[in-house]
Amino acid sequence: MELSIVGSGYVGTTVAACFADLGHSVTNIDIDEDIVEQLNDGQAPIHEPGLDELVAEHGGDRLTATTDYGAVRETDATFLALPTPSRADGSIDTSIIEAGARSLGEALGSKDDYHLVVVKSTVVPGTTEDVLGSIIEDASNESRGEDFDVAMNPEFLREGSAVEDFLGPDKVVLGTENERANERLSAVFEPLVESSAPAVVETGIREAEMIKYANNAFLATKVSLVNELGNICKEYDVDAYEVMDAIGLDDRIGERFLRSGVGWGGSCFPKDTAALVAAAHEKGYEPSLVEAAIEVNEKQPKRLLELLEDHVPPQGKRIAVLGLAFKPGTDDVRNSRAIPVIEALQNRGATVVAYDPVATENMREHFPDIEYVESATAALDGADGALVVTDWDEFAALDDEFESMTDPVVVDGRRIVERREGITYEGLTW
Ligand SMILES: NC(=O)c1ccc[n+]([C@@H]2O[C@H](COP(=O)([O-])OP(=O)(O)OC[C@H]3O[C@@H](n4cnc5c(N)ncnc54)[C@H](O)[C@@H]3O)[C@@H](O)[C@H]2O)c1
Ligand SMILES: O=c1ccn([C@@H]2O[C@H](COP(=O)(O)OP(=O)(O)O[C@H]3O[C@H](CO)[C@@H](O)[C@H](O)[C@H]3O)[C@@H](O)[C@H]2O)c(=O)[nH]1
Repeated sequence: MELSIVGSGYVGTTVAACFADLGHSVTNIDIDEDIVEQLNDGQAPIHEPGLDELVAEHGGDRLTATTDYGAVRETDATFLALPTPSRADGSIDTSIIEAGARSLGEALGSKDDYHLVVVKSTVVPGTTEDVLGSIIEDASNESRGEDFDVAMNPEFLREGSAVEDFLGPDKVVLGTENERANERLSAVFEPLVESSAPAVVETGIREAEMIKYANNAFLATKVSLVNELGNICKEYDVDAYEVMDAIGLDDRIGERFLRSGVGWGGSCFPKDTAALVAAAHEKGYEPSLVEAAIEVNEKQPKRLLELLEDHVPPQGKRIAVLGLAFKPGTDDVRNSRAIPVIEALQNRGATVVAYDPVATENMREHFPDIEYVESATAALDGADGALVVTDWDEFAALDDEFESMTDPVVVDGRRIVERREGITYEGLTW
């Protein structure tokens, strides 16, 4: 099929490259000319394992990019993969996706054939039909349900494993309002369903919107519960990882997302839990449990700092921060736990020396004035303490490097460094 994807960030690029790999012809539309140029040259604009290969193979061929929304007229369906960030009060800011829907509507006004518009972005129930559907109707002068349909297809990929997750999902959720939309959306997913046999959930649009928030709120709350239990474990000198490995054997709990530590970050859990809380408040409901999950998450970086302070008061000290990305495998630093950790170190008068294998440039935008080094070895050299914030595999291999620290105090927020002779080691929850 001929597909257009609006937005070429973490989701849009991955989805476009994977759909091209599954045999569709895909056009990415983005307002950023550099991104468009990179894609047409066969280069991925973001760091994601396996993505470079797919974009190199299909870029400029089955996968093309443009800044021109007019390209949607040559396609059968358009996916909107635009940001839906938080407003200052945590509620969802739909201004970017509304602008995209307006441009899309204007372009669709001069398309004769039926078109399907699929919202891929995470949006609160009602947004796809009441907000975006109405904007497209107004801008195109066409009728929803006749000339075009809207649908909602939430995305569950994780950064750091986006390609693998997209091509091998547990489930595909197709939220549609009528049979025609369902047929076209199903046709888009047919090659993926054939190749990886995921569960296919056919549901309403509002349900599809809510499934995404419920999924993320469940996982974020699961990790916060594990962090709370981990904090209690630490107080009683109990190894939280042994406890979690055991409870994970209960099928009803499951073994994944039981890693306690410095908490969840990224572009999704923080903003989506905040948006769900705000959406609940708007209807007069008090979402106590999700609010508590957020509160626990905010405490974890503070606990990391407290453990450091027990051994090294950071004032005037050189402190290494190992890991800046919000998780391994990505260069994304949005809501990374490294941000509150570095802020807290600066507030306490420490000199921060930071290292990450791929996220340094992105973190430089938040903290232009701290020292960035090219290796964990260089960060540890002469440091009075080290805080481990991201569980990059390479940190597990660190050994003699700790000997070059002035004071080898290591506070591990991710259980990636091994406890060993010669260093003062503190695990956050073990
Ligand atoms: N990042 C994830 O892991 C993930 C996973 C599932 C769902 N989501 C959801 O997907 C959506 C997109 O997230 P993302 O992380 O890919 O965003 P992103 O910020 O990485 O990318 C967005 C892209 O949209 C482009 N853009 C902005 N305004 C535009 C416009 N008017 N027209 C065309 N292009 C425009 C930007 O230049 C950018 O390249 C969000 O709703 C997010 O919640 C994200
Ligand atoms: O046991 C765990 C698992 C995760 N995390 C942290 O949780 C955050 C989120 O991790 P992960 O979920 O792997 O990455 P994301 O790319 O943010 O993916 C989440 O958010 C996406 C955007 O909505 C969804 O598509 C995914 O399904 C959902 O997992 C990271 O800071 C992790 O370090 C933990 O602390 N402990």
